[in-house]
Amino acid sequence: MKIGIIGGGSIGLLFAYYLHRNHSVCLYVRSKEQAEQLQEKGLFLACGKEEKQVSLDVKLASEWLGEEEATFIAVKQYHLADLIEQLRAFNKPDKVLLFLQNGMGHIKMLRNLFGEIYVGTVEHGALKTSANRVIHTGIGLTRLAPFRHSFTEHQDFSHKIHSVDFPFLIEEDYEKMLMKKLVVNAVINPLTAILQVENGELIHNPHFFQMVKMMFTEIEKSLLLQNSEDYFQNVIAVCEKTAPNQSSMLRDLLENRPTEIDAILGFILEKAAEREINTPIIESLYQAVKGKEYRVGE
Ligand SMILES: NC(=O)C1=CN([C@@H]2O[C@H](COP(=O)(O)OP(=O)(O)OC[C@H]3O[C@@H](n4cnc5c(N)ncnc54)[C@H](OP(=O)(O)O)[C@@H]3O)[C@@H](O)[C@H]2O)C=CC1
Ligand SMILES: CC(C)(CO)C(=O)C(=O)O
Repeated sequence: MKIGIIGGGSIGLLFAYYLHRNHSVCLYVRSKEQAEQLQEKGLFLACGKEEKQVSLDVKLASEWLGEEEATFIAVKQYHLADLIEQLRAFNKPDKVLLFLQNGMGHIKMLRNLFGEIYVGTVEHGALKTSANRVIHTGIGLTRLAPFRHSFTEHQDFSHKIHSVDFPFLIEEDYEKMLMKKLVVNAVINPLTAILQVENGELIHNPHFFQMVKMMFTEIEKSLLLQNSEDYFQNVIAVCEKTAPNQSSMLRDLLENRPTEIDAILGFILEKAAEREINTPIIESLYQAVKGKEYRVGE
């Protein structure tokens, strides 16, 4: 199958490495320097003690014409606004676009696109260490759900790209799937970013755990969560499973990059405002993260 991947960051490089083994992959990156590095030296992926290298097709993102059967969009949520017109101009009704962003802020942008659209949640951990090197820091799976399509045909599509060591799972209800990940990211990411702690400390330190509970209570009300105990237990399970990890938001702030706070807490604050729900804790954490970003931008 011909697959395009837009974005040569941690997730784009990870997907390019694994999908390249069974498919014809073209990776579309933003900078000429990164394209040259990948073309000349190949892509390196480290997983455990092993490092492997592959050669693959690399082009500039400005050259993407929507020719592949499926294209993964592996940029951050705040990069999408710049890409969406290009996607709209070249995407064709019979081609698939798959969006892998955290949060739910991007959903409204997808309504203006043509073609078959999927959204996904990535449960792998990946860390780009240079233009052509990525570490697979946590082995997981990718969930995909149709945003606009019929379910039976999706089953076929996910089977085409699924492999045992890089699995894909199809979900029926994209809102439910994204909501589950959103709640995890909404609790863990801002708290770890502001407290500057690893994920596990949120549940092992009783004072931070109190903050987790207070934060969750406001999120639960804002999103009108059904079976909220399941969502809460899932947050705890992710803290346990990723205990030694720094969240992506903490890493973004430490590395002076913008965060995905608008896609995560910004989205929840919008819902809370629509429903006239008071959310002082979410609002404070949102402003605290924005304040840190502001200092970074100075
Ligand atoms: N990393 C992880 O472990 C996980 C990430 N995710 C989610 O996946 C998404 C991607 O994250 P991640 O890969 O870590 O982010 P990165 O910041 O590592 O990568 C984003 C990449 O997008 C590129 N980019 C931005 N705009 C464009 C454009 N117009 N055309 C082409 N490329 C562009 C950037 O290019 P440049 O380098 O030139 O700036 C950068 O390489 C996020 O929403 C994140 O939350 C979800 C789960 C785990
Ligand atoms: C699951 C979690 C919280 C793992 O760190 C994550 O997705 C992130 O950091 O963005």
